[in-house]
Amino acid sequence: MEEGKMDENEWSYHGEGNKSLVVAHAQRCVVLRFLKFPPNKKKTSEEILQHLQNIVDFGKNVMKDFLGENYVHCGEVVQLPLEFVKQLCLKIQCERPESRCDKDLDTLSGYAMCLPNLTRLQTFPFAEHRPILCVEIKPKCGFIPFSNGVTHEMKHKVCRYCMHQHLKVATGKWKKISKYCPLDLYSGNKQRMHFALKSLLQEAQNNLRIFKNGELIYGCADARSPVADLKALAHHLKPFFFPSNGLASGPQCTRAVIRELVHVITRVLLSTSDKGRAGALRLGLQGARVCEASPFSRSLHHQGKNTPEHSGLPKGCLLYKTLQVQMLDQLDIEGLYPLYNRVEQYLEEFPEERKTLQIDGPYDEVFYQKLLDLSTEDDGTVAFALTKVQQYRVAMTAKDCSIMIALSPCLRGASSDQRPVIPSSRSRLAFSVSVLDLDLKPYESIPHQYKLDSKIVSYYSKTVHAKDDTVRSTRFKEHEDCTLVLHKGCEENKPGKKHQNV
Ligand SMILES: O=P(O)(O)O[C@@H]1[C@@H](OP(=O)(O)O)[C@H](OP(=O)(O)O)[C@H](O)[C@H](OP(=O)(O)O)[C@H]1OP(=O)(O)O
Ligand SMILES: Nc1ncnc2c1ncn2[C@@H]1O[C@H](COP(=O)(O)OP(=O)(O)OP(=O)(O)O)[C@@H](O)[C@H]1O
Repeated sequence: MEEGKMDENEWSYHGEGNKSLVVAHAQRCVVLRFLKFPPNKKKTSEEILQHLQNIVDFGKNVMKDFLGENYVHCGEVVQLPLEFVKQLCLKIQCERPESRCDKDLDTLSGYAMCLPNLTRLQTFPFAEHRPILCVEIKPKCGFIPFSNGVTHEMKHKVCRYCMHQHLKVATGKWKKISKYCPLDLYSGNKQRMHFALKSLLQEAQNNLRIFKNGELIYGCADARSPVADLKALAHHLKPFFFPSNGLASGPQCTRAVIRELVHVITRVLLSTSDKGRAGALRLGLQGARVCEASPFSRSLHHQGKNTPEHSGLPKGCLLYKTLQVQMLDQLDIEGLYPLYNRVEQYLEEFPEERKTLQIDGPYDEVFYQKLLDLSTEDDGTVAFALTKVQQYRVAMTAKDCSIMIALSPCLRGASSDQRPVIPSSRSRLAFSVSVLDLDLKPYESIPHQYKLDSKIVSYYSKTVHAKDDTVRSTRFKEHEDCTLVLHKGCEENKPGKKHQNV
């Protein structure tokens, strides 16, 4: 990137989360990712540079080993002209969703990350001219805690995502409870995975977004105005998937095209494009494999059928590797919190040790090697507590990352241009799979995690489980078959305007 010749008109707003904002280049296949902060919490340029360098190092030294070389794109830190950043910030401000404007883009340091644009196929640095479809999924935590440290029995039966849904709806973050359950997606069972993906399509929240040629066409840019018109989506999908029932329009065509998308995404998620290697971790799946709140298993249970076997994920696929990293959280926040307090106490006594303990980096080879110690025998030392705290932070990062799947039709007769290919009804599709948002969760967020966990479980236990009959009728009618129900448009998805305290 020629940083001296930066023109804000060549960049456009692409998206943002809670901590960073992304702009995409119009021609080149790159994005700039800027950090965001609350207005009263400005950081120095040095702090921002260090923060960004830590993100890159963590990707290179930890996540590439855990998730696989091909899936992780670390990017690089770039220094930009301050005038360019200022003008860019002014230019994009009107496109930012109101719900994200509680934080400001960092315009003072001039530092940002430059990454490949993952909504395009990996043809970095130049954009493709073929149509490109990209599906972004934030799958969240795919296992039920197995630790003895868990005090709430409910946590052994219902997954955090499904419990959290009720708190999110009660506080007005989302309007409707989703039928998506991460355990279905991570099951490796095609039927369960199809149900999970269809549920995401019905209620995308911040867990699903679809881009065509780099533009958002489905899902939430803003929680208050989700774009969720399946008919319009099916129209966009036709160049990629020709309905196998031969119908070119109408609700059956829409259903067929959406089904095709779900099947292709499932196949891509189960593919082992990273040379089939299992990654550095070997954690056996423990705990319940089915979440009792998942409408899929509830429906089968009601029909007197068993939940289909947990087929298991192929070891080289990204979902498997992500789940392995998530399971570095072996103790659950309840088992971890006393260990965090042990580290805290030590730091109160010896604050100068913070650096040696690598709490804020560097995230280097030494940091990585310590993560591989999976022993759970507590010898009462600070070293043991620290290892578990660092593993927990890494696990939380994997529980909040997103997977990007880019698909593009192969040209007729052309050989597959070294990329993996998946057959579809219309043509073969070249695809790439990547992970994004691999910023290590801060040490300071642990007390918040502890409080939030307790809030989620209490709310679920008090208001939902106690009134289980009401749950069934609001979340999922038992007689309802587990098939995709197309809804009218985006209106019914609009969440409440303000989050309320519960
Ligand atoms: O705690 P959760 O599960 O609600 O996850 C938060 C996410 O909410 P979600 O549940 O996906 O709607 C939340 O997503 P939104 O900002 O709500 O889109 C963030 O990703 C947050 O991470 P961070 O604090 O910005 O590093 C996430 O916080 P972490 O817990 O991962 O730190
Ligand atoms: N390399 C990339 N290529 C294309 N799009 C990207 C890339 N990185 C991020 N994005 C888009 O920008 C959005 C916000 O990025 P990201 O998830 O990193 O933000 P965040 O603030 O760190 O998230 P969170 O809310 O989870 O803390 C993503 O959801 C994705 O749509």
